Amino acid sequence: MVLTELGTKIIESLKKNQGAKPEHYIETTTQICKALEEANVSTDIIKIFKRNVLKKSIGSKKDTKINMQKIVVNELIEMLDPKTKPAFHPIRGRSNIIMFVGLQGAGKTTTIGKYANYYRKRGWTVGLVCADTFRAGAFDQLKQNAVKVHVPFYGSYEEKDPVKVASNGVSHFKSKAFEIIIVDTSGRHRQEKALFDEMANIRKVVKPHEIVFTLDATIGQAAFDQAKAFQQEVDIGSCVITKMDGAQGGGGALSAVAASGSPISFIGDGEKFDDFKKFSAEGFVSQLLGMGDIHGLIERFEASAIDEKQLIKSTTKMMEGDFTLRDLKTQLEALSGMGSFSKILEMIPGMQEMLNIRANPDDPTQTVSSQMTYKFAQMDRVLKSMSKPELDSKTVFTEESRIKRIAHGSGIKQEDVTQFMHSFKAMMAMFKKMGKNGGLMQMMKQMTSGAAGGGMPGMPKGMGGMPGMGGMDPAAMMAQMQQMMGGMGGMPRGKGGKMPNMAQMQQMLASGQAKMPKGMGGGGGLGGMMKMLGSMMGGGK
Ligand SMILES: Nc1nc2c(ncn2[C@@H]2O[C@H](COP(=O)(O)OP(=O)(O)OP(=O)(O)O)[C@@H](O)[C@H]2O)c(=O)[nH]1
Repeated sequence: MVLTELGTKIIESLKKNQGAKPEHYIETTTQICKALEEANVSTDIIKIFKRNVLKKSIGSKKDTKINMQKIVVNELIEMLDPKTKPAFHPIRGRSNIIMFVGLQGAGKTTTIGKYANYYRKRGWTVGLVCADTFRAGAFDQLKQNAVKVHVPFYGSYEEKDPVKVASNGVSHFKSKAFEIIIVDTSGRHRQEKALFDEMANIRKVVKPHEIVFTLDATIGQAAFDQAKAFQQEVDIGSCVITKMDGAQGGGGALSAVAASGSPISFIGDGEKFDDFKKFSAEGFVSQLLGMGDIHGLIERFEASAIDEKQLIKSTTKMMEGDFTLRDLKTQLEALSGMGSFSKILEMIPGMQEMLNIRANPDDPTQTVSSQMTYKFAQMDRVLKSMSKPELDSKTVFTEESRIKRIAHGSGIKQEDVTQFMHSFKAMMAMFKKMGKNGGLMQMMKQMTSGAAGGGMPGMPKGMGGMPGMGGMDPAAMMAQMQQMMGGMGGMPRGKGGKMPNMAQMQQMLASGQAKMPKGMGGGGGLGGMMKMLGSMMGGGK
């Protein structure tokens, strides 16, 4: 079972059994354990989870108001937390040497590209050294990755001794005072003496500050033995678990590594260089259960090359109902600078359930998420094809000649560009109207103030409200929602192509109590805005 399915099953079990009798707790726990089993989590780990959940629910005599959700969330975190945090943190002003090890095909070279990208975006100088002389084409692959993430590389086509290449490469970047020097080592198909000897020899020479073990999530529970073996042989500092996107064994691998006690520094969840995030058990469980990962979102926001002043200005203008297409463009650029669009959306508290809603009843691959990603890319192209005066215009233009030119430049159908302009016009009018009543900010505040006391009671700080369980006033919210969506085509459709019901609508709007960072327009800001922007290019295509 893939992780998104696991998350959905746990949410369903929690929602279904909201009773307070022991049989309810037992039923919920049994259902969740079954889902964990299907997600390849080992029976020993599940046994511990079950024992703890039941002890804290039916076994608790002191607590009269049992909060099953809180117990389950805490136990999931406990299950996925290796209890040891990665000890290594790069230090500014010195050359931090990081050596990557792992079996062949685990995703090491790709992960090195992601790791380099992660630190480069945060202002570090990064250099890559290819000491994998074993696999033909390894140097070329590393070179390609280095070029894509804009960092220099070092390697040799002639030198076959990996120890020499590693040593020369590290000296090369050290002499230039690079802050992060990453050494790629070769993999083997299985754990074997030759592999460990080679790693030990490279290690002796380059003296790394950190050894990162790259591990493939698809191996599931076998991750336990692999992590232990590498820990013993090369004394790894932390693990990166790759291929967590859709991996059948993802749950098994993650829980197994946690059980092995190896610290997990990052997880890779896609083939793109931005599909990489710092691991925290809290953030992971939060996102698994559709509650977003606000810390991860803030981290991405801070690392992106966003012109914060410009973003604050455009957000303020939007909130006040006085904005142009350029402001919209600024908002979209801010989003795309944060990485893969669908991954960003998933991190926003309260968004996930809405994102998983089917956008087209006949096509299971078309979800609100895939549709929004597609529409945002279209919107981006339309905006990029506009002239400066068009972007700064205070009035919305719909002249055929302009629309034709923009359609041609963006490769988007003329009727879609027209629809975009009409939607933008409606949006402007609506924001203006709202501006008189305190603006979007005021509305967002009203909409989320109820949720602040609601959400999932007792959730760890930073974890947004459980969709559909918030304490908003549904009637007021529905009225606001209808007002907002009036005139804007493409309202996401629920199953069977129907309008979402009240519960779904609530899920769509619940933005949790988590505070957005500066520039994201706290109290719903960017998250709320994105929900609305998502409807601008029209619906189900
Ligand atoms: N879906 C997905 N694919 C990934 C991820 N990380 C790596 N891959 C893919 O996994 C495959 C193997 O990755 P490599 O980086 O070549 O593996 P490697 O461990 O360097 O291989 P060796 O150099 O032979 O040891 C490639 O097709 C990558 O695109 C991930 O997080 N998600």
